[in-house]
Amino acid sequence: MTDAVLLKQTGEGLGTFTPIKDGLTVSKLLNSTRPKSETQAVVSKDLSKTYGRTQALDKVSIHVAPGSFYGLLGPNGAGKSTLMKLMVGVLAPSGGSIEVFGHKAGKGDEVRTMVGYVPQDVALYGSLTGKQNLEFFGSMYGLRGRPLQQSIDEILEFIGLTEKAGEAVKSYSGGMKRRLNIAAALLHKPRLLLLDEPTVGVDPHSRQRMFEMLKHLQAQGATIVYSSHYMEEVEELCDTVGIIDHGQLVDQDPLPELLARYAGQEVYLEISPDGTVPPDIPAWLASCSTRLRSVRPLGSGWLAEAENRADLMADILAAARQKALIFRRLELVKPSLESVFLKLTGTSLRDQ
Ligand SMILES: Nc1ncnc2c1ncn2[C@@H]1O[C@H](COP(=O)(O)OP(=O)(O)OP(=O)(O)O)[C@@H](O)[C@H]1O
Repeated sequence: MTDAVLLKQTGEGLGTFTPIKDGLTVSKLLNSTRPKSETQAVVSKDLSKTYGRTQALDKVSIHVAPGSFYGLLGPNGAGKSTLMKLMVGVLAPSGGSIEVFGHKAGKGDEVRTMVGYVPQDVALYGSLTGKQNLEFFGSMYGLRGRPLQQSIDEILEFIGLTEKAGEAVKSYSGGMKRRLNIAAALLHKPRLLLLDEPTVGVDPHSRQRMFEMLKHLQAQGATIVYSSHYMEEVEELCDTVGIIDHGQLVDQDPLPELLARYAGQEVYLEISPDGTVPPDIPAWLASCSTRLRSVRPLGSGWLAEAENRADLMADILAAARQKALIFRRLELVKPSLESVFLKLTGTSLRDQ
């Protein structure tokens, strides 16, 4: 059991959990819990952290807007967990500063109560039931008696584990344990929820259910910071993305802006041997379009990039017609976070 923080309930954060139509329950925000000013949910300035000689974070300046779903994307060892632990205050910075809703991170019960932290490793007692685990974590957040029982009942329904609440956690599937792990961080209804790679070892069904839960929480006003090295998850869930690599924040912005700034305008093509096949495809592509910026092999075809992918496609089609070229595939490539990551870090996240 690591990273546990003793907290007191102050009434800050999300309000009561109420049923919604699909059978889940969701926390309904009280108006008073919305930040009145545009205070950022998290702001760090030149935040650094070293472990002995290891520089885990190097002058990271992050800003997470209230109500946003912020994806922290980076390969193993990039510094994501360290950054989250600094946000919740279980680690102290080696340099720089970090604030949560305008308060120094981890300082005082009030600010700690605003935060729910779901660590990367499931932190539950296997021999206790789901409900007993929640009672334990609730008491750590200073919840007692009826308010605690009410919160547990609501949250068990919200995560779809009411039926299993009386069974020992060691009998739960990996996905159920993950959901219960999240529930433990939600009992005190935090404004800011930090999730460190919560889908590792989770089956697709549980993963989808977890995503629905998180989307509902955001819709109700929670700010969520979600670390992952799965691009697809970040693309599906997050409206804002920070890319972290070797302890540095390479860039951060709303996802559409990152895509517009960095994602390539690309066309993917595979040429069929049934027609003419140019001996040197990159040279042929360069000859058929002055707009071409780069070509690289991908799978059994080629990825060609230009300033505008539709214009490049038109040039390729016009040149192919003259050459009796047959394509097995010719596609406009949807701008993706993967190409943003590749451009910013020079490597593919999948290769790491
Ligand atoms: N307690 C520690 N003691 C020493 N080094 C550590 C400690 N925790 C993390 N590190 C090192 O700090 C760097 C960043 O680690 P961190 O766990 O923050 O990365 P991460 O992006 O969360 O990685 P992962 O996706 O594998 O969890 C790594 O080089 C790691 O080995």
